[in-house]
Amino acid sequence: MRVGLIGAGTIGTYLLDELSRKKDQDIRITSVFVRNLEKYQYLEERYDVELYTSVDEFLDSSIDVVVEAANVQAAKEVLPDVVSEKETVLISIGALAEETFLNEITEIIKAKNHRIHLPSGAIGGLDLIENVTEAGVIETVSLVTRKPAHTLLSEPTDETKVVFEGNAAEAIKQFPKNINVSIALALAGVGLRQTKVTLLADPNLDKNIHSIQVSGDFGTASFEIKNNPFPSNKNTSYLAAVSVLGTLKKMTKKINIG
Ligand SMILES: NC(=O)C1=CN([C@@H]2O[C@H](COP(=O)(O)OP(=O)(O)OC[C@H]3O[C@@H](n4cnc5c(N)ncnc54)[C@H](OP(=O)(O)O)[C@@H]3O)[C@@H](O)[C@H]2O)C=CC1
Ligand SMILES: O=C([O-])CC(=O)C(=O)O
Repeated sequence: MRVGLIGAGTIGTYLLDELSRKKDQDIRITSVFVRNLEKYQYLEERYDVELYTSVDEFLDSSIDVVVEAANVQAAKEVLPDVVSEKETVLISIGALAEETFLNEITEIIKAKNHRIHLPSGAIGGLDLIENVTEAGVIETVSLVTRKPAHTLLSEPTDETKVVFEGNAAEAIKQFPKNINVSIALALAGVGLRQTKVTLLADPNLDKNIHSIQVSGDFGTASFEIKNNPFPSNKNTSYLAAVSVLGTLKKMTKKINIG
């Protein structure tokens, strides 16, 4: 499977490293879309990839799947073109947080018979949430995310601060780099307005902790994921990058779990 990558930052570099390690892998990144050719020129030699600054040329290159690993705004801009041409893996899931845009994208992929794959990112348990939603036996989903204070606040603090309390739709508007997980939860479960989100800035924390509570006629479920952040980008948990790789691997498998 030939992959085109959008964004060669923390997650993108992880994928380039992992997928170039074994030359016989059946998944290879061959094209990378960047906005600054000079900055990323070194990727061509290091990973044997071709760089593109035109979305059309990138999509015309010989790729089967596009992996988006840029940011919510960039994802929104390119998504209509990308999904109309290719199967897509989207990690800036916040790009799908507006209903009109989500409907537009859904119409395109239906018409083209394409799919969008949303990795579980920095959390887990989405399989359970999706199942109980489909069965109509879910009532509430809430997320409490704790992150190191300096990743959320511009000023230092001595105590834990609540920086956001509300629903997923509002959370991603205010924190597009920090709470994509809430949109994955919302899309799997009770929706953007019903998914409750609390975001805490904790000065004594060195992990990104996501605590999820689900309830309904099926019973209750609780998940807590204590993520190690990437040393190079404390906003992003290592697990988020691992989940994109996992999604790509699942796309090549004949037995699907979950
Ligand atoms: N769903 C989830 O659970 C999670 C989602 N995420 C999301 O994943 C995405 C990637 O995260 P991460 O790798 O840490 O981000 P980084 O900031 O480390 O990297 C982003 C990359 O995207 C590139 N980029 C930005 N804008 C554009 C554009 N318009 N066109 C092309 N490339 C662009 C940047 O290039 P440049 O050098 O030019 O700026 C950079 O290479 C983010 O949206 C993040 O919020 C992260 C963690 C968890
Ligand atoms: O990486 C994380 O822990 C979560 C994150 O940034 C996001 O959901 O946007």
